Amino acid sequence: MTREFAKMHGLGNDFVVFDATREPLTMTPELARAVADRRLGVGCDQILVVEPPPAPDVDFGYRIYNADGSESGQCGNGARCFARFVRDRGLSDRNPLVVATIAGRMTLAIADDGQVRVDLGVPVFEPADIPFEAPRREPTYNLAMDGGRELMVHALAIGNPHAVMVVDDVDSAPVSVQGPAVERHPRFPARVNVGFMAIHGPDHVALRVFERGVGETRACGSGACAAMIAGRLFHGLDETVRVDLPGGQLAVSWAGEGEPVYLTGPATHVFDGRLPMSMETAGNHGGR
Ligand SMILES: N[C@H](CCC[C@H](N)C(=O)O)C(=O)O
Repeated sequence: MTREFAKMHGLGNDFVVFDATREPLTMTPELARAVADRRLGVGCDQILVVEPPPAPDVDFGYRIYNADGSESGQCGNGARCFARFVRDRGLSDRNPLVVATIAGRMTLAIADDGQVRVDLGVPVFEPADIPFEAPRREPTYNLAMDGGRELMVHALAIGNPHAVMVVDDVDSAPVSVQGPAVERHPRFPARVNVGFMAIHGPDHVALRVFERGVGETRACGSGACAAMIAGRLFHGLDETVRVDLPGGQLAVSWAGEGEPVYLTGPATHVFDGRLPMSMETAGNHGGR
């Protein structure tokens, strides 16, 4: 049995998108890993599944699986591609769309110029909600790392957990070393996405993100939101900020605590294809 999919990306953060609105799709960690494998499968950072609405007040369910097979409650770049996929496939002509992930609701609006504006909801900062192990909420947290080093991070969640570090220069930031070390730090019991932000001005930052369950990606929408939020709270950023990522630029707007965060950027369709759903039995013997 085969299954049709669309290959899409948001600034190079790439996705395999399945329509499960008419035919259910059981996405297992094994199948997700097989599909995401860049040698044995299609290859992607995340798999996105469009599901029927789980409640009467939403238009669709939105499921997100990382390349390592783990499920996430948020994917900002993916949400833009989700909206484009739904529109292109004629699954709905509603605009904006309201979708439900496992972590909450999001609103997706396609603008006339093709850009998509996503409401990712209200960020949370209490350690228990991130989740992060700390006795109380602090502006920054000192993470004790192997070898006795300490790293200072901001921590928050917007449907998924983020640790944000401020660096002088993203190009020289030790993403490949500190990214995995923080992603799996024991104080983040569900692991964490790790952002490295350089502040160029009150309305302009550069960012690289080592994503939970994937590694460094060319862009991370929720990571851009998390970095801007930390920057606005603790480093004087404006209400709307341009975020330069390796794959391109996103715009993030956030009015302050208790308010939703908005992400605006492109969504690109690359090609359609068909997959044998028996892939998970094909096994995933390749590395990533
Ligand atoms: N690429 C996504 C982030 C995926 C988050 C995932 N890595 C996790 O939370 O486990 C984005 O554009 O927001």
